[in-house]
Amino acid sequence: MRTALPRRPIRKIPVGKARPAIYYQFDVAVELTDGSVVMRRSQYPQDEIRLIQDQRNNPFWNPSRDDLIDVDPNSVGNIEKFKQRYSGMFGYAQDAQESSKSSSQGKRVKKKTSSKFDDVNSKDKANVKESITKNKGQVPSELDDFLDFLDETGHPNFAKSVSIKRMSVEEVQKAKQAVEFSREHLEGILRGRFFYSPAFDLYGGVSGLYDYGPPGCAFQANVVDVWRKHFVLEESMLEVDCTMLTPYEVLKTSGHVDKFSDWMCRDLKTGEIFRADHLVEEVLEARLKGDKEARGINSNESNDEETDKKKKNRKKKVKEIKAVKLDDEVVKEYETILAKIDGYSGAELGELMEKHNIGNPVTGDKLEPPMAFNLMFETAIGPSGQLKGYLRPETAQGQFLNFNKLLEFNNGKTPFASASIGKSFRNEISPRAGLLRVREFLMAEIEHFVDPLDKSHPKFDEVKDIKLSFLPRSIQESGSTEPIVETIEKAVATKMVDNETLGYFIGRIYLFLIKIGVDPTKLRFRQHMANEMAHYAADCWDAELKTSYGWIECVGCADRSAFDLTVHSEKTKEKLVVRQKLEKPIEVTKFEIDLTKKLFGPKFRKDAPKVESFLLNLSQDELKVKAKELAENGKVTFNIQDIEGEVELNDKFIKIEERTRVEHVREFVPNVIEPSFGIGRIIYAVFEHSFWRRPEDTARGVLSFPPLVAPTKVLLVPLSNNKELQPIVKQVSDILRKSEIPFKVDDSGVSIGKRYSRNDELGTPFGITIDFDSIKDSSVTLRERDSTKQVRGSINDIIKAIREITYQGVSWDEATKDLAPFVSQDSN
Ligand SMILES: Nc1ncnc2c1ncn2[C@@H]1O[C@H](COP(=O)(O)OP(=O)(O)OP(=O)(O)O)[C@@H](O)[C@H]1O
Repeated sequence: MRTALPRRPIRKIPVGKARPAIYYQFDVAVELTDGSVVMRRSQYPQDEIRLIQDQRNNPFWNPSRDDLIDVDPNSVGNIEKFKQRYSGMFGYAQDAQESSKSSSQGKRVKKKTSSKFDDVNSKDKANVKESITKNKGQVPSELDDFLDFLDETGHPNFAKSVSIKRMSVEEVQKAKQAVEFSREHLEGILRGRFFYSPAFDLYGGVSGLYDYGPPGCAFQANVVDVWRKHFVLEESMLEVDCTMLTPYEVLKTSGHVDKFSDWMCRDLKTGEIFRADHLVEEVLEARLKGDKEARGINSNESNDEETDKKKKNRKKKVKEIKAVKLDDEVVKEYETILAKIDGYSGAELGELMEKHNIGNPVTGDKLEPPMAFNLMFETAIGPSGQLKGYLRPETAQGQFLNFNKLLEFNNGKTPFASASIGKSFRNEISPRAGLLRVREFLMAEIEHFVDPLDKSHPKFDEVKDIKLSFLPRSIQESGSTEPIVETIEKAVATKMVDNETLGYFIGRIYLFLIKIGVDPTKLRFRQHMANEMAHYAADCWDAELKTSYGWIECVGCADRSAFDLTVHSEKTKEKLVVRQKLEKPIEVTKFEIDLTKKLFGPKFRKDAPKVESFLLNLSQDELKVKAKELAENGKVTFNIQDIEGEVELNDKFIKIEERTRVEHVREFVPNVIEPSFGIGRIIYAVFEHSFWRRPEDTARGVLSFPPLVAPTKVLLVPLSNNKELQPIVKQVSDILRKSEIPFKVDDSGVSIGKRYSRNDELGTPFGITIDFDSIKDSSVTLRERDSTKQVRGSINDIIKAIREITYQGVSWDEATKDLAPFVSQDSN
C-alpha cells in the first residue's frame, strides 16, 4: 500500500555520528480499516488519517489468511472514484481504462498507478497550487477538487494543512482584502449552498422571483429578529401585520394608482422594453468607460468584472464597450447626468435620449419616448371580479389606515411609531442584479408619528456624535458624488438634514446596518433630489450600500409630512388627528363655514354629499377668499370635481365667518417620518461585504457574518466516526439545544479541514471539535472561523464563550481569555 507521507531525502549518516533526533509534533488519529482509531504521534501535519489498507486487510501482513489473497487495493472504491473524476488530468486516461478493466475482473491491480500522478503526489501540493496560481491567475477547479479528493480519502492535503495559519484580528483584516472580490464566486456559493435560488427553475424560472433555502431563511430570520429588537423593542413601537391585498380605492387615494410608475420605452421593431433611467445610465457609463480605454486610463473596474465580461454582458443591455475618446465637456456632462440620474422626469429622460442619441444599444434603433408603467400587480378581489385590488407595493398604507386604533392603543399620546414586516410586490420593468431588484420582497417599515411643530427627538443625544458620509442634494446638483463626512448633530444643526427625528433615525439605521454586518466604509446617506422626492415630502435620505453592482438604495428614510393621513381622512371623512389637551386654553381666530343642509338635498340631489364634503374641506386660505366673495356678492361659485358646470350658492345655503374661540384642545394631523427597509437588498449587500477568500486557498470562500446573524452558530465535529465519541456529541448537542444556540453536527467522515471549510462558506462562526481527549476529561476545542484560532476548555466554558460572543457582543479575546490556547492540532 502507498502511504501518503512525504518522502524525506535520504541522508547518509556518517559512521560514528548519532542519528538526528526525530521531533514529533502532531497527534494523529489513524482510522484502521475496521473503523477503530488509534492515536499516533507524527511529524506529519495532519490530524487524522484514514487507511484503506492496513494489517487487518492486507495479505502482506497476514500471509496465512487465504481470504485476503484477492484483496483489491481499490476495495473501498477510492482509486476507481479518483480515476473517474480525474482521468483526464495529468495524462491519466489510459491507466484509468486499464484499471477499470482489471478491477472489473476482480483482480488485484499490480500495475503501479500513473507515474504522473505519483509525481504530483510526491511534490508539495502547495507548490503545485502556488505555481498554477502564479502562472494562470487562478487555481483550476480540477486541481482543487483533486486536493479535496486527497483530503476525503485520507490522503494528506498539503496545500491546506501546510499553509493555513491562525491569524490575529489585524491579520484577518489584511487577509480579507488580499484576494480580489469575485461576484461570480460568491454567487456560486450562495446558489450552491442554497442561500437562495431562482423560483420555479424547474419550469425555467420567472425573472425577479427567488426562493430562499435553509441558510438564506435562517439568515433572513436573524436579520428580522435583530431589526425587531433594534427598532420595535428599543423604541416601544406598535407592530401591526396588515393584509397584502389592497382595494383600488386605498391606493388611488394614496397616489399609487396614478403615480407609482417607472419610465419605460419600447423598441417598436424588436418589441424590447427598457427602463428609461437604467438605459440612459448604462449607455453613458459604457461611453465613459470607452473614453477611459481610449485615453489609456485603467477604468478602475475589478479584475473580476473584466474576466467575468461574458457573463456580465449577458445581463447588461450594453453588450460592447467601444474605446472612443469623448470631448472633455461631454465627459463632464455625462458625469453630471449620472450624478442626477435618479431625479429626471419621463420627459427629461426622453430629451436626454434624443440629445445624446440613446437608442436600442444593440441595434442602435430609436425607441419610443418614455411612458409611465405602473409597477403594481393588479388583481380582482372576490368571484364577481368587480372589486379591483392590487398586491401592496409597500406596507405603509396598512399602518396609516389603522392610525386611530394605534393612537388609542397608545393612550392618545404622540410621538409614537408603528412598524410592520411583510412582503411587498412590484412589477419591476427589468428585474436584475439578483436579490437587488426583484418583484416580491420582504419590507420592514416604520411610521413614526410626530407633532409637526416639534420634530425634536428625546434620544437624539444617543446618536448625535456618530459621523456619517452624507451626499446632500447640493453636492449631487453640482455633478459630484463626493460625500461629506459629518456628525449627525452638525448635519441637523446646519439644516442639511431637516430635523432631529429624521437625524435620529438616520443614526439608528446606521447602527442597525453595522450590527448585521454592513461594512461602514461602504455605506453612505444620499439625499433625494428635489424632483426625485414626492411633492409632499419635507426631506428624504437613502441609506445606500456599495456593492459590485454600484451604490444601491437599501433603506429609504423620508419625512412624508402629513400627506398620507390627510388624503385618507379627506377620502373617508374620518378624522385622523391627534387631540392634545392644552395646559393653558388659547384663543383661536379662524374662518368657519356653516351649511344649511336641509336645502342641499332638494337642490343637488345625488350630488349633495359631494358638495357638502367639498365645502367642509376648504382650507383657511380658500375660506378667506370665499368669505369676501360672499360678503360682496351675496353668493359664491365653485368648480367641484365630477359635477358638471359651476356650483352656485347664496347666503341662504352657506355662511362663512371669522370667529374667535377659546380652545382647550389642540387638534393636529401628525407628520410621519418613515424609515423603509428592503430586507433582501440589505441581505445581499451583507453577503458581499462579508465575503472573502483566504489567500492560501482562493478556491474556497468565507462568509464572515457577525455571529448574531449567522444562520448556524456552531459546527459540531467529532474527530472521527468512532462510536466512543458519540456520547460526547450527544451531550454537547443537548446543551446547545437547551441554550437555544443553532448548531449542526457534521459527522460525515470527511476530514475536519473539509468540514470546516464547507461551513466557512455557510458563515458558521464557531466549530467545536470532539476528540479522544474529550472522552477522558470532557474538554473540547473551539475554533473561530476567520482567524482559525483554537482554544480548549470544558464543554460548559466553551458554550458560555459562544453565547457571550454571539448574543452579548463580547469579543473573542475577552470571552476566551480564561481558556487554554490550543496549538497542538491543526484545524485543517
Ligand atoms: N424591486 C425591489 N427589490 C428589492 N427591494 C426593493 C425593491 N424596490 C424597493 N426595494 C426596497 O424597499 C425599500 C423602500 O422602497 P422605496 O419605495 O423607497 O424604493 P424605491 O425608491 O422605489 O427603490 P428604487 O428606486 O431602487 O426602485 C428600498 O430602499 C429597497 O431596499
